[in-house]
Amino acid sequence: MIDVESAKRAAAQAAVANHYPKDARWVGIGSGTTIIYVVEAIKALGIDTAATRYVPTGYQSRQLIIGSGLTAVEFDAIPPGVVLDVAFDGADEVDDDLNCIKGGGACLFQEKLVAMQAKEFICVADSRKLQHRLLTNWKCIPVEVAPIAAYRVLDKLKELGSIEPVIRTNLDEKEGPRKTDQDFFIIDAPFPVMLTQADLAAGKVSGQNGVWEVNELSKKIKEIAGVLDVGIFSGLTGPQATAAGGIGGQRPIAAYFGMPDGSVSVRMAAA
Ligand SMILES: O=C[C@H](O)[C@H](O)[C@H](O)COP(=O)(O)O
Repeated sequence: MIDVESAKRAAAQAAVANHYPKDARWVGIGSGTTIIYVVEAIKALGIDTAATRYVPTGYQSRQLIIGSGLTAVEFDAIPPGVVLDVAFDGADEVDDDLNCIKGGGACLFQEKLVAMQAKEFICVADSRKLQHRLLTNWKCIPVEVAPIAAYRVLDKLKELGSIEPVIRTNLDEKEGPRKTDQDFFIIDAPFPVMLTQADLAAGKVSGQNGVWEVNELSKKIKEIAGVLDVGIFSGLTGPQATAAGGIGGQRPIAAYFGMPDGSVSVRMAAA
């Protein structure tokens, strides 16, 4: 048995070994505790990164890049037409279809921008995040909202079937709502366990009794005025988006999970 941090490190090493192009020029670096091991693994490759630009997904991510001696370039400084070679990020939960929940650390909007600007989005996590359906172990969907609209969004989420959504507060509640990198609030919206494509194929219907299929619920939440973005990463993968004439997708092409026995479990998206 290995501890969770060692499991994250093993997953990060495998993900970087399999997906980091040695000649990468633009690389997305996500947020959280697992991404630290991804940057560590990139450094351990020992390759020349002088010409490589690393695009952060927020303050913590930027500090991680800079602190590792790599060059950070903010998302809005990416020259027009540039597509990231690859983007790595953590996740709070990943389902059988490689849909993810993200935002447990209050980052999701910039993470989605970066993932969707990349040819390939790779997820790195530990075994707790590996589930058949979203909201199995991780109970809430994080939603980033404009502060002025927060109470209205709470009501609308309840109408969709969320059970007691709450505005996330700082650890010391006296400090009030947790602010994102955009100075927005995060609402944590609990929903019942979500449906997969296999569930739909088996005849289950999205939306009944507040039980939703991932893409459908993501769309419904995004439609609420005041929502900047939702912590469901679903839909197309990068290659699928490129084939459709776009740039990148929200859904990873692969997710790596460090397991308690020291092995790494890999889930790959269907082509
Ligand atoms: O808001 C945070 C991000 O979405 C993280 O990538 C996610 O919460 C996973 O973080 P960790 O690697 O710390 O589990």
